[in-house]
Amino acid sequence: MEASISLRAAANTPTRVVALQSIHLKPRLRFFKPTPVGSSMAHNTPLSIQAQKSELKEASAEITERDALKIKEWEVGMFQDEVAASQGIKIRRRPPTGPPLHYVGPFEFRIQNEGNTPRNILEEIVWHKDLEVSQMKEREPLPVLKKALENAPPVRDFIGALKTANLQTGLPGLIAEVKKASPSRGVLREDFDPVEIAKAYEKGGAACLSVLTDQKYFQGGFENLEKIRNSGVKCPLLCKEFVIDAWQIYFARTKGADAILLIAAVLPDLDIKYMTKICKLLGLTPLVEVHDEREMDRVLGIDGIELIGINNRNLETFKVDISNTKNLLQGERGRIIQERGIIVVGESGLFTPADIAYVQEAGVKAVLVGESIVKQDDPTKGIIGLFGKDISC
Ligand SMILES: O=C(O)c1ccccc1NCC(=O)[C@H](O)[C@H](O)COP(=O)(O)O
Repeated sequence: MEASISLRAAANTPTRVVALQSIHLKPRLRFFKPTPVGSSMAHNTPLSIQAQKSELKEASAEITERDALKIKEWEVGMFQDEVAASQGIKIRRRPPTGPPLHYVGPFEFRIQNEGNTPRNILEEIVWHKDLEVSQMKEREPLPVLKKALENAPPVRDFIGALKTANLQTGLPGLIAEVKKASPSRGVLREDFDPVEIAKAYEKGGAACLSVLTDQKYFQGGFENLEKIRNSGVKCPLLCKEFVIDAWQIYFARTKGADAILLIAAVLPDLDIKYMTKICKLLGLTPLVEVHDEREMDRVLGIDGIELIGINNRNLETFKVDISNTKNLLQGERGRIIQERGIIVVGESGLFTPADIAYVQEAGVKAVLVGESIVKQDDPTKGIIGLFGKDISC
């Protein structure tokens, strides 16, 4: 039995508690064993009272210990968020168990507030990913993955493929995205055969492919990555994931990825540094994605970054604006990028030859394109339409 009530909080609501709160009440009955009719309890004998007392004591010890753990986890989650917030990261990590439960009489309740409710789609994806990854890790712990790496297919040179395409065509190297659906656009292609699409992209001159592996929000999957890798397609593969745990990098490599996405809006600097090292250890290329000046400056502050993606889609609001690529490559940032030989990828919202020319003019050597080509009946022709010419050599 679960009851739900709403109440209006005091005007000076503390942080993490919103004005309108929803409180879930659950009777705490599971701590009490039902007393059989006609048992000693029914007669209230001293023995039964004693037994009942000790049962209560046990139950309250259990509550205290369990609550202490939850409060601790909650605090650790808040601490992580504070570190992230100090770097301008607005996406918070999922509180491990949500806020602690409160007990009132025989009820327990959890206050639903902005602390335990995702604020936008990216945060929702990341919170869901947290649960998903912890379940996947239980099924395949890191030592098992490390063993599986021995049978992983060899890594291909992701950046090399982009540079070669750029030199051969004089146009940005294409990372063509194998994507069935997205939160902003819904289903993009009903008849979705990942291998068929990958082959059509390769035929059309794509240098690399990006494969969505998230199931819940993009209807993708690691099986798509694996199938494409085993199909004979030679383009290096980017695992398009929401990485929050280094375990996912190992997992992606076992499924045949050559590169993996790291999103600066989600990962604090230390995580990016650490994950970049893991990628290099495994031979994978990290594509570090930024959305704004602050994220770009953070990433440029990290040694050894070779591939940066500028996403023109704000992942919190879905707004797409390709001038974002130009803005982030202007002035000192553009100069540093050129000096270090960093390859920049223009991502999202590219539909026409004019869009490609615009981001190329801004300084990108590669583009990541999904919607405009995946929606075409023939994705090979979609690539010709996107570039205004045949880019297959
Ligand atoms: O596309 C979304 O709705 C989305 C929502 C939340 C996080 C990420 C999202 N998209 C990932 C991408 O950025 C694109 O798949 C990729 O850049 C290609 O974009 P497009 O060419 O516009 O399909």
